[in-house]
Amino acid sequence: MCFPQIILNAFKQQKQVHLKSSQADLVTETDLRVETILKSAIRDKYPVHRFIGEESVAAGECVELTDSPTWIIDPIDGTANFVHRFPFVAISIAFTVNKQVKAPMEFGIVYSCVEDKLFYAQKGRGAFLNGEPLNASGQEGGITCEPDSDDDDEVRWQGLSGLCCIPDDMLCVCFSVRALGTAAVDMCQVATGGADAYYHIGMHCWDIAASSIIVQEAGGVVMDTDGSPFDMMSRRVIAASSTAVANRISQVIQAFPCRRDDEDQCRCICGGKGVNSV
Ligand SMILES: O=P([O-])([O-])O[C@@H]1[C@H](O)[C@H](O)[C@@H](O)[C@H](O)[C@H]1O
Ligand SMILES: [Mg+2]
Ligand SMILES: [Mg+2]
Repeated sequence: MCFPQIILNAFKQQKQVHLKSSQADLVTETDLRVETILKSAIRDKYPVHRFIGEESVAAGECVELTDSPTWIIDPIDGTANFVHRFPFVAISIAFTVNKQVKAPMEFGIVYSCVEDKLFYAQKGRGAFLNGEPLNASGQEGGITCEPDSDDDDEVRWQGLSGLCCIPDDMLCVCFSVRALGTAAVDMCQVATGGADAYYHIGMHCWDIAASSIIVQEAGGVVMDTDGSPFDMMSRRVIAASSTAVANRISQVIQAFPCRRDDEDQCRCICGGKGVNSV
């Protein structure tokens, strides 16, 4: 059975849910299974390639980007959606070489499983959704963003308040806010022109690496929330339909500190904080 079908079949069924760093940071047997299948299929073809996979990192692997070709994998982006059967769950895969942390990397793929939408982009070759070219809107108005599932309550609260109480200053660039519960798919909305911007502090490189290429190749812009160049390890991102929109958002965002993904990240949280059936 192919791995999107594994996700779709499991979507409707009861799941054993393990907590990782917090009540909002979840993993299921399907996350683990999909990551294992993906890694072993890639390893069969490319034995020397390296991986940064969300669930392998949770099990203790380091987030270490070297010059070697590296696959950055989120086997299910939107695990909380998956657990609650909210129909936005995606597989996110990015490929980078030579320690490239800035977009565009080599290529990125985001497959939104329930919607059956395949977003993909390759460096210098444009971005596509189910074969049709993608174009960012070039406008300002609709924003997607996410409250965070970080282990730090302060970070989570900052993200939530950012979502619920858009600061007055932000109203000049925003008339509506959406959150789909998957950073990868939220960000791809900027590539489709369905949203004009996305911002997030506290997510991880596997959540946004693939969609950062897709946004750029669709003519959009990615940058750090402080206005500096995008760095997928910084855990801060603005994706926008134009540089002007990205700059305006970076000026009003309340930034807060986040430990980088590649800093001291060999952390085993296997065993987690508990298990539930949902
Ligand atoms: O854990 P996961 O479901 O792969 O990914 C999460 C989703 O992208 C969510 O939208 C975002 O708010 C979190 O920061 C991510 O951790
Ligand atoms: Mg994710
Ligand atoms: Mg995930």
